[in-house]
Amino acid sequence: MASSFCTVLPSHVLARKASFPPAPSEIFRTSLAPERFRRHRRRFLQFSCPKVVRAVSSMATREGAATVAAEGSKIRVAHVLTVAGSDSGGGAGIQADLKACGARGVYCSTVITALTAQNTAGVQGVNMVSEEFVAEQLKSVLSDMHVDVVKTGMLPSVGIVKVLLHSLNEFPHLALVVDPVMVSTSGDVLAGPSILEVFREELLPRADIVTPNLREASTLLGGKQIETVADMHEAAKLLHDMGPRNVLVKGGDLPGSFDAVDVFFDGEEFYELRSARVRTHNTHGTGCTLASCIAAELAKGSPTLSAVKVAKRFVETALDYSKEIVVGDGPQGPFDHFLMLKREMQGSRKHWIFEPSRLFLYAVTDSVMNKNWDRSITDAVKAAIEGGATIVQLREKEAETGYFIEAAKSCLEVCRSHGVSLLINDRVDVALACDADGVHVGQSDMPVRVARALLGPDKIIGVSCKTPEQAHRAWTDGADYIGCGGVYPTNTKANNKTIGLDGLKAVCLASKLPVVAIGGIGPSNAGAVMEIGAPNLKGVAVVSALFDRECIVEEARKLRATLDKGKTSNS
Ligand SMILES: Nc1ncnc2c1ncn2[C@@H]1O[C@H](COP(=O)(O)OP(=O)(O)O)[C@@H](O)[C@H]1O
Ligand SMILES: Cc1ncc(COP(=O)(O)O)c(N)n1
Ligand SMILES: [Mg+2]
Repeated sequence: MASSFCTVLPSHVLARKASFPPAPSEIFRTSLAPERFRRHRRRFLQFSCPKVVRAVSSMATREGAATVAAEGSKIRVAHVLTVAGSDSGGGAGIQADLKACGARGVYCSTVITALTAQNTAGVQGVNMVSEEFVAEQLKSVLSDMHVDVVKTGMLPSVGIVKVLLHSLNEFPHLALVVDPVMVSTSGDVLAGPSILEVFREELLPRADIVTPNLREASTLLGGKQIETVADMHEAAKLLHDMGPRNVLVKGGDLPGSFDAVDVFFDGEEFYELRSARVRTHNTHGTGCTLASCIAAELAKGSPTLSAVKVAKRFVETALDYSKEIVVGDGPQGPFDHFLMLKREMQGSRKHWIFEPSRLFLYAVTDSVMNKNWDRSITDAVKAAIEGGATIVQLREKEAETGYFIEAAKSCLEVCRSHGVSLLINDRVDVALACDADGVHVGQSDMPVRVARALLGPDKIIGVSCKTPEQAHRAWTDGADYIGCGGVYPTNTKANNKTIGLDGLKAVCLASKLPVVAIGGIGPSNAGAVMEIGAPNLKGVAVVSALFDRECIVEEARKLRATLDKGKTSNS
């Protein structure tokens, strides 16, 4: 059966591919712009299991993974092939490339050109792989797998470069990122001067981008001095004259520079890409990682300058997260490509699967009430939890953003220490900024689908619904629970239609999601609400009955007692 894969590729790759039309049964590559492609991907994915759709589409949107199959449930991922040396210390070379591609959501295959015995002190030994075996690895990968971009690192001999060039000639559609690795940060030689000629004459002209550091740029240019940003511009121009489509001269080692500045030249314009210089010794492998990230972004379909910008930001962030880690005793340590992801997971692991029983006593704060009673948000939240609240939502309609983020962070500390989830009303940006457990959105706020794409699969998303139709939509859009009301009249929401217990029951019956009732609920009527007899009604949400009272702890305890009583009499 013919498979019709769909891949977004950079236009220059498409141009090459055009001269080699694929057989009908082969991969079909499309030049859809990423935005349009995303829409198509959604349509493909609609036919699969909703949970998979949710995980894949939100991961893809976050990481920009831009490949998907049109047929059945097959998904083809963006793919980088790295042709580089192994670093036994795991900081640079093949190991860095695998981690960088993994962190950017892209598949990575490997052709190993040399084994190095290496650690944080330097390179103790190099064992070159034979040309024949490099050729065999290239053949295995390229004859079978759908590679989008080739990225090169350590190419230790002229023979190995020639073998690679031969393969690239056979697959002219492949994009090529050349990191001209010659000397390690520790000062050890990884490829001698003999390779310079074939680099200049044959490899660089074939490259879509070449990414030398200062020393490598200088060596390629016959020993040109590069000591200032102006020198970097000049070097980028001279290297571009050798034939690559784009040049990035990296300034990680620029003397006396406060910023980490790289110079990008596309043959027409120069761009100075600056980031803060992270104060750390853990910079081993930055060059390999940068080039692999560029390759990964190109494989997803990014234009080259965007790919470089994303890659640089990735390196800067990874360095920042890893600045304190200690892996070895030598002067130059590696960094951790996944630390930022691990931290994210740590924050949300508690809620990996949303537990509906958390909706039992749901406290929703109100900025006006807190002001009237002269309380801070944090104090109000502390009191609600002390009284028995099982989940908290910050509904701060008037708060200024900076203040709101700080307040949310402080509430989050309180909530985490008590194992209580904290959601933010409406403000997905604030939820992201403080790493809250999720958001609650209204029908006219950010759509659940968009919020899910931004927040990822692990965060909790609740949505207010008044009707069975809205409840159904909440389920298909990927929400975790429904807030249903107003059940009784309330002053907290102007012009809010009251749906009564019947309306609540109708929504509960239609909903595949757990429901929390809201609107005018307090100790006097919470029992009646929970008695409507809907198994997916998991609790009540309260605003005034807690926060517009003198003693929040006492009111929360009363409510909790009513709810607990109802629970025991029902069980
Ligand atoms: N201390 C640092 N803080 C932030 N970025 C850095 C730091 N050191 C290097 N970089 C960045 O890492 C990337 C790799 O640069 P560089 O270290 O010069 O390459 P190489 O590892 O090939 O020597 C560049 O984008 C550079 O700006
Ligand atoms: C196998 C291998 N490839 C590349 C590098 C360069 O990395 P760095 O410049 O960060 O030392 C390295 N040290 N080892
Ligand atoms: Mg370096």
